[in-house]
Amino acid sequence: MLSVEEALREVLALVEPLGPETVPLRRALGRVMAAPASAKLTQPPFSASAMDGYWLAAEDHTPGAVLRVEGEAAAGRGYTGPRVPGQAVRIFTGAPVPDAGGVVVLQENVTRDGDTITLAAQLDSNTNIRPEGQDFWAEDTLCPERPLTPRDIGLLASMNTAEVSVRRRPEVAIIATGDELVMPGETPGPDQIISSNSFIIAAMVELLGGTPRVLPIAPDDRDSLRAVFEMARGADLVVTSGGASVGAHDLVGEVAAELGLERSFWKIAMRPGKPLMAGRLGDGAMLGLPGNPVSAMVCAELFLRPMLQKMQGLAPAHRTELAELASDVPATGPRTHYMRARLLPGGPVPRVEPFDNQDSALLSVLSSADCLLIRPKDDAARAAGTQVEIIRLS
Ligand SMILES: Nc1nc2c(c(=O)[nH]1)N[C@H]1C(S)=C(S)[C@@H](COP(=O)(O)OP(=O)(O)OC[C@H]3O[C@@H](n4cnc5c(N)ncnc54)[C@H](O)[C@@H]3O)O[C@H]1N2
Ligand code: MOO
Repeated sequence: MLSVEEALREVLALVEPLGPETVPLRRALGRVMAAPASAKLTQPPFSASAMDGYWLAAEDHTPGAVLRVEGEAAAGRGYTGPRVPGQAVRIFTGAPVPDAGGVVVLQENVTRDGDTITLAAQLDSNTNIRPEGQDFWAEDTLCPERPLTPRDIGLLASMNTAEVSVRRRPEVAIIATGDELVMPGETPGPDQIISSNSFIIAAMVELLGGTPRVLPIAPDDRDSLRAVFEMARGADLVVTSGGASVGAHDLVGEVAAELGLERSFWKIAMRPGKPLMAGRLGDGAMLGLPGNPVSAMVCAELFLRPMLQKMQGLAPAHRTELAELASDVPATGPRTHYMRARLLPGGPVPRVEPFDNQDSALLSVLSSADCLLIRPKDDAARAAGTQVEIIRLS
């Protein structure tokens, strides 16, 4: 069986960064830029006052100086009159200064009497002027290699960028399979349960910048499966769940093969997640997740997430962190075990405690978990205090 690392290499080889599209700035949050944006202007475009007060020439900036106030500069409306020695200009925050070589004295540091001001006996050396281009210059570029944050959006706006070139969102068709499944809100028959996998996967796709397309549940027969696979046409990635194992009703691999799946692998040395399969299907990729909800989610965390990142032009992030076992753990078997666990406040590294019940059907445990504790395959029992690796869950 393939190791998790080998399987990750295989799934990443199935996808490429998607092409660019142009979106209005208001739609760019969370998107990944496909080409740099170039500032259309310099910011600030002029040297501006950082305070409310009085602008004066540098040579007049002496304690106790008495100056005549001639005119006013406000934000959006600068002073255009002459600049003569011994003269001050009333100025407000954000206004262009009459001359960048001068000084703005805070209004708290002058005494005003009619049209004259007297500077305080003690003056600081701060000019209170924001120089032109202090933030950025025209033609400076921005292209962060991560999803755009609200802070990036602010910077792009200030660069006078109305539209942004971003990677297309990966379109992900999601197919849950199984005769036992009905949708939330429906009334299950006596042998049926509610489908949760499509909802976990769709939510993860959305959080990771993709567009989920949740298709109808496919019952366990070849014709129905084929029909639902047909509906997935055009998607960048088809994600199935269930029907991946060895049972008589596990038909996903067979039907996908009939439809042209070029399989990269089936079954990996991972717990949960053993029956994972992946390959190329038509113009896109396919990831066949196991049916157990925890298995589906853990496989999505380890494989779907980096695939979506690569499709958006991102380098898959290194996600493991060190932690210290808070309780003893038993030896592992021939598969790397991703145990559902919770983090406890610790010293220099967090402490991690696995849940007692690691059954891969337990959504309540999965929901309570805030990390996966990674146990290497064929590892000995480990005592509390041992250093281990974890992956935080979002
Ligand atoms: N003889 C063997 N049996 C099984 C093996 C094996 O190696 N030999 N592997 C086990 C492992 S490990 C897993 S994981 C499961 C995965 O099997 P499938 O991918 O074929 O999944 P199903 O049989 O369709 O379903 C398993 C389980 O999950 C429930 N399920 C399925 N879809 C959903 C959904 N959308 N929402 C909620 N729950 C879902 C389903 O009802 C089953 O209970 O196989 C083991 N068997
Ligand atoms: O691999 Mo299965 O996913 O152990 O439950």
